[in-house]
Amino acid sequence: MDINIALLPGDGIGPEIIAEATKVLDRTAAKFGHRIRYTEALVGAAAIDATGNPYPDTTHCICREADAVLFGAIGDPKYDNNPKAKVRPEQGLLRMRKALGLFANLRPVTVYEPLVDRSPLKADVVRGTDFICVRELTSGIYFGRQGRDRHDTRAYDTCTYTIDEIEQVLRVAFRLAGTRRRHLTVVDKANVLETSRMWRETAQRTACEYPDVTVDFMFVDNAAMQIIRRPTDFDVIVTENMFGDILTDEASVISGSLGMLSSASIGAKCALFEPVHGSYPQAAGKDIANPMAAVLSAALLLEHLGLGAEGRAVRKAIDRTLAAGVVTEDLTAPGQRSYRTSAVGDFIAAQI
Ligand SMILES: NC(=O)c1ccc[n+]([C@@H]2O[C@H](COP(=O)([O-])OP(=O)(O)OC[C@H]3O[C@@H](n4cnc5c(N)ncnc54)[C@H](O)[C@@H]3O)[C@@H](O)[C@H]2O)c1
Ligand SMILES: CC(C)[C@H](C(=O)O)[C@@H](O)C(=O)O
Ligand SMILES: [Mg+2]
Repeated sequence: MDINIALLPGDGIGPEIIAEATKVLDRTAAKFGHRIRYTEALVGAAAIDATGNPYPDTTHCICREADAVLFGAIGDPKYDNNPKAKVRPEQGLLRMRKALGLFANLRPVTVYEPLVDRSPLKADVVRGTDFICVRELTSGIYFGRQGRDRHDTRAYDTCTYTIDEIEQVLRVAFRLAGTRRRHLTVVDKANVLETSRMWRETAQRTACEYPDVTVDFMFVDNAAMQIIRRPTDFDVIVTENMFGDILTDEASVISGSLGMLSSASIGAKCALFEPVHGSYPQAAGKDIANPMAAVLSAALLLEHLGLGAEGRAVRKAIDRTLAAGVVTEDLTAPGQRSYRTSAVGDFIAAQI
């Protein structure tokens, strides 16, 4: 099969982890007889530096024409530390998600057996964790009206959801739950927020169409606690944009490192695969970042293209790499040797 991938490495550790993901993809393609063509494009701070625009039109065209997009990370301290900056790398990521219609972001949270003791949580609590958070990705407070009054003394961000926006992401979550343990948890703040009450109403109505899926509702503050107190109780979680962002960084603690969490951002026409983590600027250029989230995102990409055996081969290679203890410093036990980003990528590729 000929596979056309838009490659958006972005900023910070983005280029380093994407280099390892493509290393593994190339090896997988060679093994299974596929041909991958990458078209690289700019996004984030790298795109601002080159063009003044964090999501240039050329990048958008390359993404739209590709079979799938593989994205690294964006973000740079020179913008993080300047709240008055007019153009920001994060705008590139948000515009891209909106322009490509990527309304559902699937973030699997699992724990690999060799890493059960790498979490600060008890091994017995995290062992067996296997849930997916479906995060709404193109609406809510991230895309509402925002600004300041003319005296620059009051700032606002508004959270808006339409029933259609809620329904389309709920359907993704219900269908996904139907293929798993048939248990959906809707996370909201319906005791306070009107948008959340609309989420809850819409979920109750939509649930009638999926009678084999049991649904429960949980307030986000309680969910933040329950996810790390009893993670194995969850199967599929669905929630709005900002709650999903925060809960999944928290959930990465179960997996041992944020460097283990992959994701798929899905729309009607396009699909993009991205680690959950950011550009981790402190590690940029040091060859120390964990490339596994990016490699696992590449596995999700293969599976999305219907290449299940290829995706499984990548996952098996990750299993073997973890079992061999070939991990970056974020995952090492005291006294255990750590490996460089590129060495971990080499090892994973060699296991395919
Ligand atoms: N999707 C994205 O591109 C994305 C996501 C989150 C943050 N950001 C941006 O990234 C920049 C840095 O933000 P931040 O520090 O809050 O979040 P971050 O995810 O970059 O890093 C937070 C912490 O997580 C750990 N970490 C993250 N990725 C890792 C990896 N691959 N291997 C090992 N450890 C890893 C590190 O301890 C790091 O200090 C900001 O500019 C932010 O806006 C981008
Ligand atoms: C960088 C930021 C805009 C982004 C988000 O909040 O969606 C990031 O945290 C993520 O999780 O992909
Ligand atoms: Mg985030």
